[in-house]
Order: sequence, then C-alpha cells, then structure tokens
Amino acid sequence: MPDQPDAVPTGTLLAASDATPYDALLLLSFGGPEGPDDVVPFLQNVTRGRGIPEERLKEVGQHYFLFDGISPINEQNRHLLDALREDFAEHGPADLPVYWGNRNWAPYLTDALREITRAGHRRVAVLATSAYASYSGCRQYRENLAESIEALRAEGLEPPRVDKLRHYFNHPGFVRPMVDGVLKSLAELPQELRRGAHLAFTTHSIPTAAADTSGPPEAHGEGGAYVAQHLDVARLIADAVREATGVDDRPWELVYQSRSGAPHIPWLEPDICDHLEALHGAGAPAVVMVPIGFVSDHMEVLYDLDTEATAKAAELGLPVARSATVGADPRFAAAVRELLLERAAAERGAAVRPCALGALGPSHDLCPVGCCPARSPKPAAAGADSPFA
Ligand SMILES: CC1=C(CCC(=O)O)c2cc3nc(cc4[nH]c(cc5[nH]c(cc1n2)c(C)c5CCC(=O)O)c(CCC(=O)O)c4C)C(CCC(=O)O)=C3C
Ligand SMILES: [Fe+2]
Repeated sequence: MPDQPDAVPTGTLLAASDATPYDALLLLSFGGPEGPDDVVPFLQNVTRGRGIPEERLKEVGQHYFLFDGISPINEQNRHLLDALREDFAEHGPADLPVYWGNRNWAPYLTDALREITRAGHRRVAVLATSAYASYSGCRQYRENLAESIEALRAEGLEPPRVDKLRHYFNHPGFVRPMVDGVLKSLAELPQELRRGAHLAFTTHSIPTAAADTSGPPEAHGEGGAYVAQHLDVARLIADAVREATGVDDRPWELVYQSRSGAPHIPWLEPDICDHLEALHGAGAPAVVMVPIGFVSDHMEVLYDLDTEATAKAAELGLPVARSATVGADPRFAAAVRELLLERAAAERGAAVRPCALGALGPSHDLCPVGCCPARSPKPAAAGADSPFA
C-alpha cells in the first residue's frame, strides 16, 4: 500500500473525534452592520483609535448604504455555524457547543465569552474567520480576546483559557472549494475566452510594514508570511486548475484590494482595478477574480470586487467573473473539525500530523514572540507572549 499522503490527517485522529481538553468552540469574526442605523456605529467600532481618514470612512459607509446598510458577513457566519454544528453532529465531537462572537458588532465577543464562562466551560478553541497571518488577521483578534478576558475578570468572572486554532490558508478544506469555484467561473465565461483567461488572485491590501512583520521575524522575505502564504495558495489553486483544464500556460498574479490609510504610507500593490487595466492593455481576453483573502462574501467582495472592479472591467470592455469564497462549504466545516481535533490531540501530548498542502507546511499553533506585532504593544491572548495561562 502506498504511503498516506501528508495532506491526509491520521485516521485515528478522525475516528477518535475526541476534543478533550476543549469543551467549546468559539467562532470569532469581524462583525458587520445589519441595517442603515448600524453603519456609523459599526465604523466607529472598527476605527476606534486608528486615525482612518474621515473621507475614507464616508466612502466605506457609502459601500454599506448601497446594500441597505447590510453587510453579508453576519449571515455568512450564521451559515458557517449551521455547517459546523451539522458536521460535529454527524462526525463528532457531537456534543461540543459552538459559540459565535465578533470584534466590531453584535453578537460581541465579550458577550459570547461571558455566556461561555457562565455555562462553566474552562477551555475554549477559537476559530478566527481569517485564514492568514498578519496583525489584522491574527494579533488583533488575540488582543480582542485579551480585552474580553480582562473585561470579564473586572466583572468578577473567571473566563476560560482560549486557544486560537492555527492559520488554515493551506488546508485542503479551504483550498479545494476555491479550486471548484475557479473552474465554475471559467466555465461561465464565453467558450472562446476560457483558454486565455487570466486568474487574478486577490486579497486585502495591508501596509507593507505590516506585511513584512506578519509572521515570525526573519522566517520570510519581503512581504513576510502574509504575501508568502497568499502566493502559496494562489500557486496551489493555479496548479489544480491547470490539472483540471489541461491549460498549461494560464497566467496568474496575486493582487490587492480595499486599500485604506494615508496615501504616503506604502501598502501592498498592485490594486485589482489597476491590474485589470494593465491586463486589458496587454490584450488579456478575460479575467477570473479569485478572492483568496476572504473566508466568505464580505463587503470587500460585494463592493470592491463585484461592484467597483466589475464596473471597471465593463468600462474597459474586459469580460470578468468572480469566483466563490469558501463560505459554509461542508469541506470547510470538516476542516475546522480537523483543526480542532488536531490541536486537541496536540494539547493532550499526542503525536499529530497537521494537515497542509503547498510549500510552507502547517502554520504554528502559537505565534512566537514578535510575530504580527501591533504598532503600540497591547496584551494579546493565545500566543507565546500571552499573559494568560
Ligand atoms: C487583512 C485584513 C482583513 C482580512 C482578515 C480578516 O478577515 O479579519 C480584513 C477584514 C475585514 N475588514 C472589514 C472592514 C473594514 N476594515 C477596515 C480597515 C482595515 N482593514 C485592514 C485589513 C484587513 N481587514 C486594514 C489594514 C485596515 C486599515 C485600518 C487598520 O489599520 O486596521 C475598515 C475601516 C475603513 C477602511 O479603512 O476601509 C473596515 C470597515 C471587514 C468587514 C467586512 C464586511 O462588513 O463584510 C472584514 C472581514
Ligand atoms: Fe501571528
């Protein structure tokens, strides 16, 4: 019998479905407004103390008002919760409760953690809806966990220990649904354009300084773990698409979107809209935009890609399609279960083989000291420098 490929987790791990020492899973997300009256207070929560130019806030507010003030992100998370509960009920850990809390909108993280504490749970695994390393996608969530723990302690409660599950950008349950999405988008392009269509993998731009420090110091070159991880995912998807379509020379690029901040501060480039213009100028027949940086259809996908970039492409006369995000795909729910069971086994001291595709290997469980630093240091939970047990 051939060796089990590395991408397949050990059968014993899956069969056991033992989440010990965890007694709950917490889905931790960004949160978004769910009506016109929510938009401004939501944006105030997001930008608290961070000097986003007022002009940018007005602009971002408009994006939400175009959709009646409703961000898709909360509904996406409700679907993911359903998928997780279904998956756990079928495969185990059948009785593990799944909670949900957000950084910036109801249901808020502190309220979820209070409920978890009152229910008597003592050890919680946390899944953040961000698949990659970076301050915005990792430490900022860990700072929020620390703030919530402190807030509950101030109420006289003793909150549980929280462990954040590792970055899952290269987990097959995250990558494979996106491969299917790209194949579907290609199939939807006019037949004669399919073969030459480019793939534009896109993610949230961040300041280059934040990218350079997004992973363990010195572990990656320019662009840090953030860029390296996205390039790894892009390459994996491009390879799988090549295999499925037989097109060997399909060009692809990693580009960025949703830049904010002051113009004189360098952020990752090129922007998707500039990229579409350049591709059109170079004679590309069509482009599939592949939002690998987003776990589900966030406002950045609905506005920045489906509205703004799609309008730009129409203006250029460049046919484009936007491929699906992972959302509540059952394969992603299964991946979350695997991440949870893998970490649980590791915490019990068992030998585990973490599941990962690509060249980078599985990400760390604990951010080392100095990983994804903040501009001004704050306590952060669930890392090597956590002040909590
Ligand atoms: C890397 C990254 C992710 C992916 C990881 C993750 O998913 O966590 C992400 C997600 C999200 N970002 C979101 C919304 C916003 N992000 C902002 C601002 C910023 N994001 C940044 C980075 C990221 N952001 C950065 C470097 C800034 C500049 C300000 C700062 O230094 O922090 C602003 C302020 C206005 C603006 O500047 O655009 C808003 C409103 C929503 C909700 C969308 C919805 O409603 O569906 C989601 C999921
Ligand atoms: Fe990190």
